[in-house]
Amino acid sequence: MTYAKEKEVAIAAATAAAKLCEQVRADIPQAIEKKDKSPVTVADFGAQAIICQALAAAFPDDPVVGEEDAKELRKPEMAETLTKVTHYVQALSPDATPEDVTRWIDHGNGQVSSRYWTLDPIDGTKGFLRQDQYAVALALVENGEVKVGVLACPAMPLDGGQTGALYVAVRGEGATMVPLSGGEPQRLQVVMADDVANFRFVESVEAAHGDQSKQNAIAQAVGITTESFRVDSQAKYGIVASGKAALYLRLPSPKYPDYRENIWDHAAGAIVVEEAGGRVSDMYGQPLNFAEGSKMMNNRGIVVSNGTIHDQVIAALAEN
Ligand SMILES: Nc1ncnc2c1ncn2[C@@H]1O[C@H](COP(=O)(O)O)[C@@H](O)[C@H]1OP(=O)(O)O
Ligand SMILES: [Mg+2]
Repeated sequence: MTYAKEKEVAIAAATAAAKLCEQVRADIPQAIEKKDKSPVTVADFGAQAIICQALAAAFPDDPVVGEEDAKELRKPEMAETLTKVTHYVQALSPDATPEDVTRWIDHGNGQVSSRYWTLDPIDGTKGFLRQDQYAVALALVENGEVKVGVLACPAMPLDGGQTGALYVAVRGEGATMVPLSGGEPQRLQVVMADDVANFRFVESVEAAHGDQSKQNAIAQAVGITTESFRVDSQAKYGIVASGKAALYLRLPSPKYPDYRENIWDHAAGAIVVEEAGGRVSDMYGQPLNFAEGSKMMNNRGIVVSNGTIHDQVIAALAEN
């Protein structure tokens, strides 16, 4: 299985969604508060609509497990927001109606099964609103294993001065980065153990999404003495896959000890790092479980590394 069509459709859909997000961002979006108090914008809805439309057309039998749903958007008081979402979707799909948009968004409310897609239309909405890093993250999972992952990071600075990266991985075929503006795919390779200058670590900007003091202690314990890069979203996986950091730590926040990670926050990033030669596990060294449901109930914390230091990190975590 080469997943050629899956890869092509995922790249096109994520690229289109990233374009929509950048358009919304240029217009300075307002945050809308979700029931769980986390922010969402018209771009989150628009990107999920565009991607689900493409997936439904190409793979009508595949469920999509996405972050957003259209329940709130269908309420009469949200009519203005739905009009705005439709306006941005129409820039890419001119015949789209508000009914199409809500139907496409809800196509993303599928269930985990033996083959499914998982989508975070905007991972790092807080970064998106801050004009900082964010990612459009899409992955195909079969029998619990991520097979294809596409991560669009429109704000990622590239060597040479351009901005915007598309990270792509297919299981067994390696990972590449293509500038979002187009160009030749470049093969990704995690940092080598002797590349001291790039032996840094990345963590969330949002202190509440992790345990920054423990993350720093563990990084130091494995010999990373420089301060962390703080970056929003799965862009952190792209940075590790590109060899610009050796470690991404996401340890449970003491404030939210019962938090469980969502599959769409890790599936695309994880395959990109693994196919670039790195390793991904939870804080106990267990593989991430993409087979049970949208929340990874049996995993705690996330450790992403270049591979060479992975066992050392897990050992340091067991001791601390
Ligand atoms: N307590 C928490 N611990 C870890 N991740 C969290 C927590 N609360 C929210 N998140 C998730 O962190 C992600 C952003 O990650 P980052 O900090 O790396 O940019 C969001 O998808 C968000 O999920 P949600 O969108 O469901 O609130
Ligand atoms: Mg997210």
